[in-house]
Amino acid sequence: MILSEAELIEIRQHLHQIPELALKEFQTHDYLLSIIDQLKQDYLEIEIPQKLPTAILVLVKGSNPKRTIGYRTDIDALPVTEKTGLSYSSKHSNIMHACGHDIHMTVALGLLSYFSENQPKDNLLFFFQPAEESESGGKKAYELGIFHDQFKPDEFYGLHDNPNLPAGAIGCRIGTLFAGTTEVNIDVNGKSGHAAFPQNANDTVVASASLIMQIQTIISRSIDPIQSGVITLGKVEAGTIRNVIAGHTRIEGTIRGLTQKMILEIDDRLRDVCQGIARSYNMEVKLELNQGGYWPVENDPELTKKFISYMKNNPEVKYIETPPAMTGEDFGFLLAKFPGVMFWLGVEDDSELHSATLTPNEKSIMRGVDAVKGFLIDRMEN
Ligand SMILES: CC(=O)N[C@@H](CCC[C@H](N)C(=O)O)C(=O)O
Repeated sequence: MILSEAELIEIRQHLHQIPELALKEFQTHDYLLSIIDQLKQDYLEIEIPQKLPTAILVLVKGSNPKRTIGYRTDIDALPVTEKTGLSYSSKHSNIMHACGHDIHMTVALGLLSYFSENQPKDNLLFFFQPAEESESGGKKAYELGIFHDQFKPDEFYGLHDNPNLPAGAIGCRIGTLFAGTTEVNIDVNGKSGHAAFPQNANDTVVASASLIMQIQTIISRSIDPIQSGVITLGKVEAGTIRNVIAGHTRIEGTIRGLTQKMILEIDDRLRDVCQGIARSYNMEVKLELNQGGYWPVENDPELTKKFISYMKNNPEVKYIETPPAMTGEDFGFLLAKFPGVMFWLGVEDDSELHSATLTPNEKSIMRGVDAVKGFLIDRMEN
């Protein structure tokens, strides 16, 4: 069965309703398997890695394989409360496919359904990957050894949706496509006390306010303005009630840089700033930095040239050269282990990625399937 555009849209809307957080994608996993099970099985071999139970690997055996081409889709969602008002909105409270992974999965299923009926020349390995938004699912998969024997790609491809590009357009570039990131966790430990007696307490809200403002100077004052970097602190938690001084503040954020050197430079400066605050406010500032697998996404030059040339020469595809973006992706880790290409698929929307109103244009799904399918067939001829 080759999934039609209408069937793919129905699948996407179902996936949209059942978003799940990193490593907890069990319902998504079961639904994906239920679709995969309906496909013609003659060329398929399915593996569920025990050590990463929400992942799925599907090998499509080639007729005359020279190589195994990997295609990866991420399957997790974000802790965002959906505000699209769509009839098929998320049924899971405070979780949403706000990064478009429902679109990614659906394109992968569209491709898989095509190749399950039309045996590819080369082997094709579809990797439904948990935990892209956090927990470094790509790195975990690699380190747990799930790419083994025939389930090991020689080259790897994957897409990310992009609301700023027209529906179905393909965006890419040679070199760095996405930034590397470091997850930042800061625990500021002072002393709680009565709001009326600050002299007997050590207020972590005041120290954290100062810390947050000082962190803002790292990008503006400490790094070369010609280079790029970002620090966003997306979560701050402190206190329990207005009249108790907060003895603990938790700050969570993310650092982004287009090179590993830049990320490490920002990491170092952040350590210094935390130490300075600890000393000046006489409290403990515990800093934890974790890059996990969110390495810069470096596209392989030769494969990317082939990819771009195919897309540019295909009259059905609108190809757009895109600049590097500060989004992170643990596909960066996999591209450091296997040569390959990450690219954007335009989904044309006014809302940004990670926003509660993200509404990707569903026309992008079939256009994405057709563009990638064409490229994969072309790649197998060379
Ligand atoms: C495409 C996208 O939005 N990816 C996420 C990846 C998260 C990286 C990591 N967990 C971090 O927050 O540092 C992004 O936020 O860019």
